[in-house]
Amino acid sequence: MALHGVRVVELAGLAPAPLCGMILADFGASVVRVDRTPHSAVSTDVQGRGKRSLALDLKRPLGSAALRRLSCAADVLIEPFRHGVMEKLGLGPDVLLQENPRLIYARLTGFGQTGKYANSAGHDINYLALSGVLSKMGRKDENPYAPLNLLADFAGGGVICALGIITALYERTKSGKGQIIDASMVEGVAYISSFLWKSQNLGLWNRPRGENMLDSGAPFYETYKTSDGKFMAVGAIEPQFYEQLIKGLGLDSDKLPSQLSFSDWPKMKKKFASIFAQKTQAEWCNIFDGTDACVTPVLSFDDVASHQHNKQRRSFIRNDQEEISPRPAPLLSRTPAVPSCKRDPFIGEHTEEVLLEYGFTKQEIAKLYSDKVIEIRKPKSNL
Ligand SMILES: C[C@H](CCC[C@@H](C)[C@H]1CC[C@H]2[C@@H]3[C@H](O)C[C@@H]4C[C@H](O)CC[C@]4(C)[C@H]3C[C@H](O)[C@]12C)C(=O)SCCNC(=O)CCNC(=O)[C@H](O)C(C)(C)COP(=O)(O)OP(=O)(O)OC[C@H]1O[C@@H](n2cnc3c(N)ncnc32)[C@H](O)[C@@H]1OP(=O)(O)O
Repeated sequence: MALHGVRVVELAGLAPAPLCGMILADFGASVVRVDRTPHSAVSTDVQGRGKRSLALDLKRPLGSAALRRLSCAADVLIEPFRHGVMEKLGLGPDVLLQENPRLIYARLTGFGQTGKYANSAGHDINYLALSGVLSKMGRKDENPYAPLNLLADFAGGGVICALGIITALYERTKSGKGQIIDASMVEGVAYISSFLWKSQNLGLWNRPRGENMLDSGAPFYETYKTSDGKFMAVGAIEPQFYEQLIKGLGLDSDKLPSQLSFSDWPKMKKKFASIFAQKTQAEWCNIFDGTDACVTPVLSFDDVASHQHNKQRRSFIRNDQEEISPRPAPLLSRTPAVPSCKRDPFIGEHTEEVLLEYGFTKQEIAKLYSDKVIEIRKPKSNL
């Protein structure tokens, strides 16, 4: 796999950093998640695929010293705390990079390492709000609406941080040097919204929220309910595709207003909605599948893996516990990701194994254990 041989130490966090670590693990990196001790019964990391867990108390001097040793032998450290936490633990980048100048020290936060909000708590919705992107989302005459916690936490956070890490790893092959990555989710989500900024002069966003082409204003970029309570998604933007939509709906474009007549959009939406409500989702799929009308079913999590297209591409995978999840993307032709089929690690399951691998002696491990700096948890105790 592409990242085989890359050693990552990920300090356990809530949602974005775990995705970043999972991406690296899926593509072959050896990822050790450092969990807190004393731990809660269940990890809050639901994206632990392919990782190993080491339970270590960083607030104890021996614990932070152990992390320093791990960092010395690691390529990447991912830390998910607000600014200042690592410095308080004596584990700031100045310390760790001095000990290991090749280390890539990735700091994944909401607000970044500097600025007025650097020390403040926050979550996806706050970062999305501060990036400006949230102001663009939502239906007409309604409050801004955050699309789950996908944009800041994951797209602008976990994925952008992974991009930073891969870029820094590549650069290190030339310079031999590590560096610090200041991955702010506010900036990450702003960056991925560059299209919104760069397309402003096209007139795409001139109208109030919820009345533009791509923000639920247009009848041809919308979801519609079907007679069986499911939904179809319509994205027929280009005129030639719009024409196929109109045909599939059984309408005659000569008798309709032009596609871009904004004032007619509310009326056209109602018309489309009443037509979509007359057939089931499967019936609409029969009509639109194989056309260029840009009409697809809105699949539920229950249906998605068994949809013919997704099955053909094996887009979803099943682990040893029969849990279904998305296959890592993108597909690399020679060195694709090979996600682990095993269950996620229990907290402290690999403490001993990891410490041995990173050069700790059995005696040192025994001392850390008796001093309650580490926890060792055998899988059978969790079954
Ligand atoms: C919208 C999302 C959030 C979704 C989260 C949900 C997925 C989860 C939220 C609640 C979870 C459930 C809940 O926990 C109950 C169950 C528990 C069970 O175990 C599992 C099932 C649960 C149902 C569980 C299920 C799910 O996990 C939940 C539903 C987001 O937006 S996430 C993005 C958040 N933002 C960031 O990540 C940006 C950077 N980070 C921060 O700004 C802060 O970390 C944050 C998030 C504001 C939290 O602040 P906090 O004060 O708590 O932490 P920090 O200031 O960062 O300091 C960390 C302290 O911890 C110490 N520490 C860390 N590691 C260790 C260690 N190994 N040993 C010892 N100590 C450690 C560290 O020193 C800091 O200590 P101090 O405070 O003293 O400095």
